Amino acid sequence: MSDHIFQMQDLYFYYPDGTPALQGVSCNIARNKKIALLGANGAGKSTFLLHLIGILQPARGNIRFNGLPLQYDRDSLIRLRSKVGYVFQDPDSQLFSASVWQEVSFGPMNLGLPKQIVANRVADALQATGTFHLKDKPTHFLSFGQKKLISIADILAMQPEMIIFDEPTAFLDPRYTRRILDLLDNLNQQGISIIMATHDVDKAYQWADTVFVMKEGRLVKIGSPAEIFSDDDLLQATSLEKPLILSIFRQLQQAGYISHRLAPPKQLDELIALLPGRPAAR
Ligand SMILES: Nc1ncnc2c1ncn2[C@@H]1O[C@H](COP(=O)(O)OP(=O)(O)OP(=O)(O)O)[C@@H](O)[C@H]1O
Repeated sequence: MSDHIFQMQDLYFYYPDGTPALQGVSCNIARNKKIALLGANGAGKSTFLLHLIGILQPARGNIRFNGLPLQYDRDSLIRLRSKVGYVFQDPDSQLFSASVWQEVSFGPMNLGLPKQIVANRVADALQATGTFHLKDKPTHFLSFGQKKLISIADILAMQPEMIIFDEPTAFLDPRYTRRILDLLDNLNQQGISIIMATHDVDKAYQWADTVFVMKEGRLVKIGSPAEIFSDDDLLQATSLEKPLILSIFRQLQQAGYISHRLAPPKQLDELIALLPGRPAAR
């Protein structure tokens, strides 16, 4: 099997009104990564992600999934979408069945799996998302956060290799945000590759192991969070803020409270642990 789940070469895409939304995007997506896709509004993030599940087809360039060129006939797309799930920003655009159990059963049932296997998959997906107790609820009675979890359970029941998230924590309170990010970590530890489009640089810095940055339809840089967020020229050119922890860390370094030799922390408690009782030598 290819080391890369996706390989993309020189993708161009134009919307029907002529908007050039992808302009020569090339990249590989390695297996089992946690990727944050950043970029200002209109940079092309959703357009890029929709190419991964074949909802959009490039005008030029090619996409390989597990080493093979993407095919756009119905059967190939069904196979692709059973392996690559897409969690939309608004769960209401994804959930349509009457009850939670029916909703999560829909995908595996459509794969033609035996009833008992479907039931096992649904139960596992609901357990994994901590939503088993909601199984008999009508989906329209759920809260936004619960709907989000069910839309992830929907995808998990398909046993995907990769999950794509468009702004997974948008409109969630801090408790649900933590819950979703912990869930994404768990899924990644089980071998599922994850890519999320986000505007939240703090979450991207803390959560991702790889960051993709887009600007005006181009993928302008791929790197570790430390590489991306220490590139001030890139941040300015792409209208991205520096993560708060990193800004405070740099200011404390400049003020002489933290040695310039120390690596930047990811979390607040790591930052606090770096602080000496008195200013460190510069
Ligand atoms: N259906 C469409 N028809 C015409 N132009 C579109 C359409 N959808 C998106 N675009 C344009 O394509 C470009 C890329 O849009 P896209 O939604 O991919 O950006 P994005 O980075 O996901 O933005 P956001 O962060 O605001 O969601 C933008 O200029 C946008 O106006």
